[in-house]
Amino acid sequence: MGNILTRIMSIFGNQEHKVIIVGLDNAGKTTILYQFLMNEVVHTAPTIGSNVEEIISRNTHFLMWDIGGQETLRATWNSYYSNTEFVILVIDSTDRERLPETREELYKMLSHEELKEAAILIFANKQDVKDSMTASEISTCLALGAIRDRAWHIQGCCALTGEGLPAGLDWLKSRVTAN
Ligand SMILES: Nc1nc2c(ncn2[C@@H]2O[C@H](COP(=O)(O)OP(=O)(O)OP(=O)(O)O)[C@@H](O)[C@H]2O)c(=O)[nH]1
Ligand SMILES: [Mg+2]
Repeated sequence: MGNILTRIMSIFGNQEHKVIIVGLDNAGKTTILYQFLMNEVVHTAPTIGSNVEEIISRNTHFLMWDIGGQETLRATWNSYYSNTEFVILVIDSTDRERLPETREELYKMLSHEELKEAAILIFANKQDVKDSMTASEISTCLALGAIRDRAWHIQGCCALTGEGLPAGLDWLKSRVTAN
């Protein structure tokens, strides 16, 4: 019954696609979520737990979970993994020092059984800051070229102006259509 309902809903284009937004603390995850929702910069505090919002772009519905990225909270990320279609990994492109830490978290996630079907969008955020790392530098450091078992895409962005976010959303939508 659930299956039939899902198929009918997909015909009408309003099937909901689950997305989780992860990344280290201060990367800009919550800022991105509310830019998607309201096209505005909201004042944020470090997220404890999560925020969830429905983002509708034309006919495509995404349920986006923004999860707190502080070290002590990362152990809870896996409780959000089930039925996830897309992972958005947000990176603070000014934080060179902690890129290896992000890389560790990335590969830990990719090896998780519940995420084996999930496609991954990487946002190289804070491109407005002078001397921030480019998307291509980040791609090299994270060894993204070695990921061959799933679709992935890296997109530079600035959550304060919203630049780059629509392009990221378009990529998610292209994957929905591809599936
Ligand atoms: N310059 C600049 N600052 C940004 C950008 N995006 C977010 N910030 C700032 O970065 C800080 C952290 O943003 P949040 O969205 O709260 O970060 P978070 O990833 O949700 O952090 P946690 O909830 O602790 O995991 C805030 O002061 C934001 O205003 C950006 O593109 N450029
Ligand atoms: Mg947050």
